[in-house]
Amino acid sequence: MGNTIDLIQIRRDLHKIPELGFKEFKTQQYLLGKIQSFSNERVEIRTWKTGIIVKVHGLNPTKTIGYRADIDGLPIVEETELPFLSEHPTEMHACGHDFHMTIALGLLANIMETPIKDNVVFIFQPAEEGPGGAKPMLESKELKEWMPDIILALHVAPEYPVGTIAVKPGLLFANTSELFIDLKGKGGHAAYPHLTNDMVVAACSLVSQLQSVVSRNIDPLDSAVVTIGKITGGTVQNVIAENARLEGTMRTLSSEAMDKVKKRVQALVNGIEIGYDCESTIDFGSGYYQVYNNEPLTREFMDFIEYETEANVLECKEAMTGEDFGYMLKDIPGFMFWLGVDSPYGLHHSKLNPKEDALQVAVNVLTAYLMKKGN
Ligand SMILES: CC(=O)N[C@@H](CCC[C@H](N)C(=O)O)C(=O)O
Repeated sequence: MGNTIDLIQIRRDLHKIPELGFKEFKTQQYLLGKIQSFSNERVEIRTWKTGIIVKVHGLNPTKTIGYRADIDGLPIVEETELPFLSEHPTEMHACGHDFHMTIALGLLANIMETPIKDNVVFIFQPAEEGPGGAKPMLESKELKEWMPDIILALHVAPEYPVGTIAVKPGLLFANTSELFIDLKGKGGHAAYPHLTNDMVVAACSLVSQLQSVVSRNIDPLDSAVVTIGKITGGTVQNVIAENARLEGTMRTLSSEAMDKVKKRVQALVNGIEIGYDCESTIDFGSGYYQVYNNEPLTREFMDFIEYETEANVLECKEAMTGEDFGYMLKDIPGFMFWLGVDSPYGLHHSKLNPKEDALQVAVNVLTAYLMKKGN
């Protein structure tokens, strides 16, 4: 399949300009520039907030196939030594969304070059890492008018070699909920702890207590994760902290387990209020619906990869990652799969360095799949 675009150059350009959710202004301009440069009369382009929706009209359509790529970066300081390092000192494409966008552009270029029978709608979606762009985008007039009949997406997987696609029918990714806890006590001089309520001590105790939720409250045969990824508190070394804040995420494989986790977290925070004579607030932030792959479509895709492409397919286990693509799969039959990119550093790591050979593998596989499914 002859691509009309330079995938590696595009990936490197995008890698340099990571932006956080709903702030993907440069990214949107870059993507629009590329899409317009190879656009033709069969193509309609719309923007929605910092996202883009592109409809490629088919030759004789009986359905619309959707392809979604997320476009935001993470608040991580990049520590690779790549010559195309992030130009934004506190943001990085550490979840592979630079790959996701590049692959979508490559696929779009091929579908424009070689028309297929069905319509294809490309969704460049903002804010996957938070607060979530998929749900509001699905509810938008811009996407509702072009709603796909089936939809697919991929996510890079550092743990698999290039050329491997991993997927499973049914549940692939967890239900998620963010977690933000603020504690307010009484600050004061470091030498007079008896006159204060120290929120650093309260926060440390709460982090330890939260570890019991998964180990003591969730059925060992079910799965859950409670991670506190950030703690802030206090102002200086010799002042007892009046405030502390914990930021984290909760993951479960069932919605019942998520209800239980939230109840137990709330109970432990209530206990901290009593035990440390402080005030607290909990904010569960944004939550993502599980990624549940349509079983017949996923099986058909797995057979396609195995028998009709040079890529390898393997059936993986579900993961505790979250993805707001789950909302799209709740409304539209389809699937998400992992694309092997072979990096010693994992997702959300400051040294993540996916192998660029995987770009062409993905574009080839997806183009061939759309040629088959959409003709
Ligand atoms: C694929 C991936 O890594 N997705 C993110 C989604 C995060 C959702 C939300 N901000 C949360 O932390 O709950 C993930 O961390 O799994």
